[in-house]
Amino acid sequence: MMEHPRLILRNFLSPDTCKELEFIHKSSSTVGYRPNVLSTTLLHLVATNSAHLIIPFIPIRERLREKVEEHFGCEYELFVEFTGLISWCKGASIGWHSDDNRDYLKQRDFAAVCYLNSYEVDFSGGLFHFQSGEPSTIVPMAGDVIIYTADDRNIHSVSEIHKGERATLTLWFSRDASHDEDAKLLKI
Ligand SMILES: O=C(O)CCC(=O)C(=O)O
Ligand SMILES: [Fe+2]
Repeated sequence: MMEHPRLILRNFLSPDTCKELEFIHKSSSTVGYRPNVLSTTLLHLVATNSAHLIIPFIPIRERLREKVEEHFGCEYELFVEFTGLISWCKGASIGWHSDDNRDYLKQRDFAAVCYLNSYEVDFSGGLFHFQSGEPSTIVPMAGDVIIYTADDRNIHSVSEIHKGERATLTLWFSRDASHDEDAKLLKI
């Protein structure tokens, strides 16, 4: 556990919540940061006059923050750095990486990836793998969440999507108050 600090929570989101978030994504997504990837960020929703659509995210962000702080023993220390719905279409994949592997991502301390739909039901391919430690493979299932440190103790990859669209709610948390997403949302 200390070597590869991570936490898997089953059924963290209800089926209705997953559907609601997928619906928001379908209505508001924009071309994402990688080929075959679409995203809907909270910043984008607020900046495009859809601020009412951020309401369902608020309690989920707080529940996740509490889980991360409790599990990793950093109560009241974390800020949400990024919140977004992300979907991957046929052809998308990502090789081995840690989530803080760029200079502009160094503030990221923890990642939480909530699966909104399910492997072999809504898409094929798209398995999540940790390079070392257990569990080594995560089969995405709607409602489940994986939480892990953003550093090189949790190098991971996602195999190519072959069919359908794979949807997640992805958050990163930071100890650095200057990267607080809430402050950015209030400035728009
Ligand atoms: O969607 C996933 O399962 C993980 C995606 C990922 O590794 C990332 O966005 O950095
Ligand atoms: Fe990642």
